[in-house]
Amino acid sequence: MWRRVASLSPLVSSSKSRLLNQVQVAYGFNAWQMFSTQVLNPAEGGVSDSRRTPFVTFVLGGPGSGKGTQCTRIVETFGFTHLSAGDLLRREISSNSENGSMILSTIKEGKIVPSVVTVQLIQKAIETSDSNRFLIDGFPRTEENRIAYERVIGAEPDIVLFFDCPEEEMVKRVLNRNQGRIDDNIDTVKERLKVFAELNLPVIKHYSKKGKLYKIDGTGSEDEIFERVRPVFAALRYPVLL
Ligand SMILES: Nc1ncnc2c1ncn2[C@@H]1O[C@H](COP(=O)(O)OP(=O)(O)OP(=O)(O)O)[C@@H](O)[C@H]1O
Ligand SMILES: O=c1ccn([C@@H]2O[C@H](COP(=O)(O)O)[C@@H](O)[C@H]2O)c(=O)[nH]1
Ligand SMILES: [Mg+2]
Repeated sequence: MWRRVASLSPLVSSSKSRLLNQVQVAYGFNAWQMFSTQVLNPAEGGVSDSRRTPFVTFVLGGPGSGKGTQCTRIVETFGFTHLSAGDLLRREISSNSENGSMILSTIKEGKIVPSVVTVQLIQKAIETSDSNRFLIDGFPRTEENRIAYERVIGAEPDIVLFFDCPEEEMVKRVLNRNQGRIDDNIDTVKERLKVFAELNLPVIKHYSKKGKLYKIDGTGSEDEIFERVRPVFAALRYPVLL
């Protein structure tokens, strides 16, 4: 965990790194909590207040429910950074990484890639970004994903969006998507719907119980759906980048 903290900010000098390492070991602070302490003093070259704990939104919904489409709109209007877990995994396939072939076959089958792989990709994307507000699209897919993320990142998401869409509509959208995705075929979509119902709905229920869930009607035009999303973000208070 410490090595990841060190990679969070190149501004942290090696002596500070050692100090932070000792704090981490002594008190078991997680990466983001560290930024909320006075250990990193902006006046001394540490990170500024604006880079404290990032504001994280999980964006969930079945295949073709419109997660990616609405994330693009949220980015345009509210300046979030969009991290699609599926895109991060597809990038691993294209870059011929060591996990590439395992990820490819998992996606082809509509199954879920092991948490250790996905959480690491998300963590790296957060840590190497200058942003402090993220939309994490299509993750966590399972309770195991959720627990792994919360343990590694050391924080829960601030809010969770759930695009609720009838299966029939989702299938129609996926089969019309035409972006050359290997999982956009009827057999894989059926499996993805099954996996969504069995493994992803429990995650959605979990955040609903915690009062973090915003359930959005995912039917209608893209504009109509965005008008349901807009008030969620318009009412939020989140850190503003300097
Ligand atoms: N409201 C809408 N009405 C009709 N088509 C839509 C709507 N929103 C998105 N689409 C289209 O449906 C397809 C799926 O949308 P999108 O990629 O945003 O879904 P997704 O939830 O990210 O799916 P996946 O989980 O498979 O990545 C795309 O081709 C998109 O252009
Ligand atoms: O956290 C994740 C996210 C995605 N996957 C796999 O990728 C495909 C496609 O994901 P999209 O979000 O629809 O782009 C998904 O069906 C899974 O096979 C994953 O394993 N874990
Ligand atoms: Mg998507």
